[in-house]
Amino acid sequence: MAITFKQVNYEYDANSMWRQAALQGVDLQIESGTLVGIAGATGSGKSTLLQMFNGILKPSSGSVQVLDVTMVAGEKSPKLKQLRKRVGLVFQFPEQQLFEDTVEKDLCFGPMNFGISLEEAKDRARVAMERMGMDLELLSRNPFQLSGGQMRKVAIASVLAMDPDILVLDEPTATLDPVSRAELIQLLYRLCRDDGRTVIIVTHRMDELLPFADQWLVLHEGRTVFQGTVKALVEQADQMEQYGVAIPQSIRYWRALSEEFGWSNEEPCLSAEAIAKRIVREANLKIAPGEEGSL
Ligand SMILES: Nc1ncnc2c1ncn2[C@@H]1O[C@H](COP(=O)(O)OP(=O)(O)OP(=O)(O)O)[C@@H](O)[C@H]1O
Repeated sequence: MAITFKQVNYEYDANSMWRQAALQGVDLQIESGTLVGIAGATGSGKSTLLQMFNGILKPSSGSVQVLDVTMVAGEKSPKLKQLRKRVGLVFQFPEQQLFEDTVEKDLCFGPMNFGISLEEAKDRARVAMERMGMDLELLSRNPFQLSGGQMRKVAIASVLAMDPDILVLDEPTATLDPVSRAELIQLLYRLCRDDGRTVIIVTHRMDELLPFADQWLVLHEGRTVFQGTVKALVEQADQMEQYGVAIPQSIRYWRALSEEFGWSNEEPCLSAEAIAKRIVREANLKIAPGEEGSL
């Protein structure tokens, strides 16, 4: 298991009159090499949860195990430097993460901080840029003169340059245009499927991640109110609205169709293309061999 939470509570300002419970009795398990979506209304505890994945925040009670590190409330904190190398966090606003005057320096900063030579750090910077589908010419540019989408990708590349086992992203597609959003989700999917990394994405746009996520977590008022596969999420979709999470359009389409055609036991098709193909199959249209892909 990449991550296991047992009965985790977290309170901000725990010792003051402004104490604020942000996570309450959270139990969760995330398997290595999976892509996980985290949803929940604003203030439900998503960002707090993310910050526990690499020990920025430690549990007020309960235990958090991430890779081979276990943090138990009330016990001496384990060494977190290695964990921070293996768990890369990408914040919602990339400008919070970039600070050097060239992209290359920003990408080299993390690896060199962990003792890697300048030469190897530059190699890693190039590989990470290529992995994000970015032009290597951007390496010499000032990151603050890039577009929002480019900055977002550079922020992700700066974390990738550390070669993390777990990549955690807080609303990575916020503020991007629809084409860039779809492209970024594909890139993140490949980082999971091709590289075997665990990729955890907080999103308010469940639709765009539904066809790719292996598992979903839904938070409500600091508690995990759902953890399971997309199929289970589809079955329990009606409950999501009471947690302030709108039922994604693709789930609505799929549920309407499966009700109509009695597909309730099937694995849901949740991209527009997959739904269209399933309808065509149902309608028993004759498709010439080799032409399925053009649908
Ligand atoms: N630094 C802080 N100090 C005190 N309370 C905080 C702090 N950060 C968050 N909180 C509180 O903790 C709770 C959970 O906040 P959190 O930011 O984790 O939610 P979220 O689901 O990420 O919200 P959003 O979708 O708006 O980013 C909220 O009640 C919030 O007001």
